[in-house]
Amino acid sequence: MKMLPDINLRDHSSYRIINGRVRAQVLLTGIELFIFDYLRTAKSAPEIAEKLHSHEANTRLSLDGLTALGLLEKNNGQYKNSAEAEISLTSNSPAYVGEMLLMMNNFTAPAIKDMTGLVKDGPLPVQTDMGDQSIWVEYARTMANYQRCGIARGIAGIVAKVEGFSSFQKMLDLGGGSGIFSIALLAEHPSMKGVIFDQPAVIEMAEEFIAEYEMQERLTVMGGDYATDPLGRDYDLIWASATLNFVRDDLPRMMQKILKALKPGGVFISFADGATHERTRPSMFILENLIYGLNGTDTMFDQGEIAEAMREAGFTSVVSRTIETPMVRMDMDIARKTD
Ligand SMILES: C[S@@+](CC[C@H](N)C(=O)[O-])C[C@H]1O[C@@H](n2cnc3c(N)ncnc32)[C@H](O)[C@@H]1O
Repeated sequence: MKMLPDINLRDHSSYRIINGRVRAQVLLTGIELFIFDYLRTAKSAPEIAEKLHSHEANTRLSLDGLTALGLLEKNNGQYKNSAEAEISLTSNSPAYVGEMLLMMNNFTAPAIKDMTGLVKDGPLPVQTDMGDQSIWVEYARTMANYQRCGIARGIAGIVAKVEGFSSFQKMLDLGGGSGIFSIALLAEHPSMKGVIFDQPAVIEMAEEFIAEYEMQERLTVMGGDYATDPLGRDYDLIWASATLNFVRDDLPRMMQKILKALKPGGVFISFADGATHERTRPSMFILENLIYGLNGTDTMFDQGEIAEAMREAGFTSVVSRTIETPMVRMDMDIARKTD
């Protein structure tokens, strides 16, 4: 008789990982069908199927799946949004992230579909053009809901504690996207003015957020390429969130440009990814960056890389800290120009 192998695997992480595919798709289907909009009040599967004109038994399976994910609650056959889904997955909520998740899914889909091919053969000859401004308009618009309800105010609270903040007069938000961080930073200050610098198409969209938060008097925009165009001058604060990646190859020159644009005693704050453990952690960043990397644009920073570039550029008192955001762990590097 042949004995069974003497191996007792207690934890099958590979099974959990592959199950993640189903989890993601169940959520995406819920978003695509706007299921969460219907479940602000409790409803049965037949009621939802009638509203969606969908297949009743499969609608029930989908609702059970969303319940298994913790996004719905089910009691006596009645389904209702969980507290988190009510806030972040109903489409008229200011914190709605459904569009952001769909965008992320669309962006990652081609590389996910043929990852084996990309690993074997390298990046495709025709790739997503990361310089295409429309990508960044969509990115900024869909990320804004997450930022304004997840992270912007918390980060602004941290920046407001930087020495001298209360006397700052002018800030620059480099690659500022929607401008939500600028809006949050200015809200922490009674009079500081701000400039959002981004690509021209993105800036147009940022103006909508500036108007929504009635910041027209204090927040203006500059459209262009920050690598080649002038940034303006005499800033007390330059804030750069998730953007220096685009000039990673040219960091020393960009640092000099930022240094020059600051007043003496001014502060430059970078908020960016920072890979550790030989570029294998934090796992969320590593896996997100993998998609860009497979397409030939691996721009992820190593932890400490930006702080080092700040020191080399001549900034004094560089202080770094790590911040857990609702999505991913980020590094904040705070550098001061000599008085
Ligand atoms: C990942 S997004 C981050 C946006 C925003 N700072 C945030 O934290 O949500 C990067 C931004 O940098 C902008 N960007 C990248 N390279 C740029 C360049 N050379 N000149 C101007 N903006 C640039 C993009 O248009 C995009 O809005």
